[in-house]
Amino acid sequence: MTYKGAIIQHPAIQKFIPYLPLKSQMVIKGAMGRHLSLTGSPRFPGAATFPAMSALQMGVDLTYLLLPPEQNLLLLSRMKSSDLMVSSLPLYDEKNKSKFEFKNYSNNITCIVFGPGLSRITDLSYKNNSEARNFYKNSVLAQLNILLSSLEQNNKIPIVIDADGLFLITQTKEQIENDEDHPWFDKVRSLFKQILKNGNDRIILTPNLNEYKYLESTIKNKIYDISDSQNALMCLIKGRTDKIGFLTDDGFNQVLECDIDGGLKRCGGLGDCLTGCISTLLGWLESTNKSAKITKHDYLNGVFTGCSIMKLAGKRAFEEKGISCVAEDVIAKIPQAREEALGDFINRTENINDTSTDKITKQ
Ligand SMILES: NC(=O)C1=CN([C@@H]2O[C@H](COP(=O)(O)OP(=O)(O)OC[C@H]3O[C@@H](n4cnc5c(N)ncnc54)[C@H](OP(=O)(O)O)[C@@H]3O)[C@@H](O)[C@H]2O)[C@@H](O)CC1
Ligand SMILES: Nc1ncnc2c1ncn2[C@@H]1O[C@H](COP(=O)(O)OP(=O)(O)OP(=O)(O)O)[C@@H](O)[C@H]1O
Repeated sequence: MTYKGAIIQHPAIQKFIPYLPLKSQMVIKGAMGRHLSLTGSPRFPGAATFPAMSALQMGVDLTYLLLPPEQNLLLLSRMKSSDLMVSSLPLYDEKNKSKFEFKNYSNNITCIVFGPGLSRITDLSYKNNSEARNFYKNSVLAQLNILLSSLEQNNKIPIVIDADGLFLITQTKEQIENDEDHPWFDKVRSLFKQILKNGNDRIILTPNLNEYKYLESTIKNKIYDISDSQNALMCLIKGRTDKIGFLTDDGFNQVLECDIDGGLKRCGGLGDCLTGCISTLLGWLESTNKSAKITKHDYLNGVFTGCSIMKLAGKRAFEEKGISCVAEDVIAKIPQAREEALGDFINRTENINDTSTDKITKQ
């Protein structure tokens, strides 16, 4: 079935639509999603806000950003839009772990993006500036502890990990020049081992081709326990076509491929925007279907839907702006692209809960 306004048809999108919220479910504030960004660094305030700005255009109600406590970053992010609720991460303190319990920040969060704009320990700006480097390391530990705590609550909140979040997964000790940073590296690795294990049913990794090169060699070294299909990680490899599937120690097993044409301009930030589209859709999948059995294949259909929306938004922005097209032009086209992919889905009359009840009564 396609809904009024939709111009593309694909089985993955058709299967995903019944899981989307209905107009009748939009009654309370937050019902269309509460989006959390664990993003940004003083160097990349843009990437800090792209996921949330995209989520707002997708249709989420509320966007929260929990950012490293740096005044310029917090101010620039707040100035981007009054709809962004920005607060600062607490400084990480090993002795006071309760500060990093997810419930302190949750406000019924429905989805999380981790990674865009965090920067990397290898950034030249950290080379001779131990204060900035320590600040970065501290923020990463705070963020990872909050992520792990979210998984321990077993609340099925989807988490999209992108950009510098992926770098943290794939970084090697050899890349880290300063010996004094090695204990930090060990802590990050240990936290990620737990996060990827506990969250393999709700985490999506979204590498670009370059990041995938590093991810593939990391997983082939069997550093993370993803040896079989049970604990395979869900992964989207972005490129001219987007490849969506499962990652195990043996490599990538493709399930879906999104080959819709996007815009021709490869401006920076489009991957960050895509995280906002995918996290919103997966948040809706979990939060509006609490009684349904959600599988990893449902997640992959949601990722495919997000990729389609992003490609269409890129195409529409490029038609209007040509080579002057920037990430914010693409974000502005998300509502039109969502309509072209999903049509007027919110006004349909049936969702997956109705369909499954139907199946049960018919048996
Ligand atoms: N407006 C904004 O605020 C924007 C901010 N942005 C932010 O910028 C940040 C960087 O994102 P990016 O997309 O530029 O990084 P990307 O090209 O993947 O890699 C860069 C180089 O790293 C090197 N490398 C070494 N080790 C590696 C490893 N383990 N894993 C991966 N790469 C590894 C590798 O070198 P090579 O392999 O070529 O030797 C590669 O050439 C990120 O925070 C993002 O959010 C962007 O979104 C744009 C808009
Ligand atoms: N060669 C390509 N041709 C067409 N579209 C592409 C190509 N490469 C990437 N894309 C699209 O651009 C979007 C962002 O993917 P990209 O690989 O640029 O991510 P990224 O490097 O993580 O982005 P960012 O600049 O935010 O870090 C995706 O929708 C992807 O499908």
